[in-house]
Amino acid sequence: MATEEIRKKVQELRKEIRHHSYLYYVKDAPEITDYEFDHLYRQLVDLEKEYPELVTPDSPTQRVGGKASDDFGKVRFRKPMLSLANAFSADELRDFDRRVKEGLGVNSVEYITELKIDGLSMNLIYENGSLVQGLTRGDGRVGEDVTANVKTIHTIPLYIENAPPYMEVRGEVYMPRKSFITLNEERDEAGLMPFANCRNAAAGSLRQLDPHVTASRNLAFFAYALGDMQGLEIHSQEELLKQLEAFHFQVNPNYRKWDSIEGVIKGVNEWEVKRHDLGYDTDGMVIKVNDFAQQNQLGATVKDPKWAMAYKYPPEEVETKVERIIVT
Ligand SMILES: NC(=O)c1c(N)nc(OC2CCCC2)nc1O[C@@H]1CCC[C@@H]1O
Repeated sequence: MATEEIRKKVQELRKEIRHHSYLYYVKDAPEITDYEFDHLYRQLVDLEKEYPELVTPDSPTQRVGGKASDDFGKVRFRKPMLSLANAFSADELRDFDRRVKEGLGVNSVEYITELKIDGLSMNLIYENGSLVQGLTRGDGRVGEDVTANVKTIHTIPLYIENAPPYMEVRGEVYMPRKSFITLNEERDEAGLMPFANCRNAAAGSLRQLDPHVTASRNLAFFAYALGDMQGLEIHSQEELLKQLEAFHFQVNPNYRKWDSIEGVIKGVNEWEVKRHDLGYDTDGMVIKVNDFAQQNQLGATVKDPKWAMAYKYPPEEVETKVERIIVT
């Protein structure tokens, strides 16, 4: 039977392992060597083996613990996951800006832009800080339970300190380009079809029936929204992103506030080129009214918010090696 002292030691080890995992995976700035980390981890594994009654689902040792499932249960969200209306030109963004100002009865609005990550959106349910469910977006109202696979993603915390009693964290699961290239090389060598793009590779990796396969795919997660929540007072998208960072989620750092749509358009044009230097795929920019009171005033249609738009970049010209057959 574990003594109080053993329980305390296990809690301390978990806290330390969470801290160093965060520094390594989310901040890419480890403070200890892999050897020192492995030593901490080994101590926790040994204590949990000796005292199995101490094991909890949110222990760092439980990332790749799930059994293979033969299908994914369906779960209805407390709050729907909206999608985004698309804009394909600067003028369409100006039209959006006009509608927003009209709807609010103002002549200036603060926007925030975020890169549009090209992955698949997820709904993560946290109760008292512990991750209890990881759900795909599905049709926006009912998603699939892929919790065992989500737990293998190191940039998704299994336990969050100082979390509210209930919180739904929403964001994008994506596959870094480096991992995508390596995966396709491995598939090619194994005589398997390659994945067409990072997004398909991420979706295929997340919907694996065996979590051990998902764990080998090096998936990652950018958080960008909250669904239903209790005990959190947040007033703007910028504040929300900072709160998600404080909870140790990976938040894409390339967000920026603008006090006019002309500024937004400048940002959109800059990133059309700069985004190719990133280590992950994007397919546009998301433009949001920053203030939450204004978002609520504008509301949403049955599927899209009236306070946000996705500006889509034209798809890359994929050089297709096609012989030009000249018909004479
Ligand atoms: N893909 C993204 O990077 C992204 C983002 N940065 N921010 C949001 O905000 C949500 C919140 C309310 C409406 C859209 N959504 C995103 O992706 C959505 C998920 C589903 C459809 C879009 O891809």
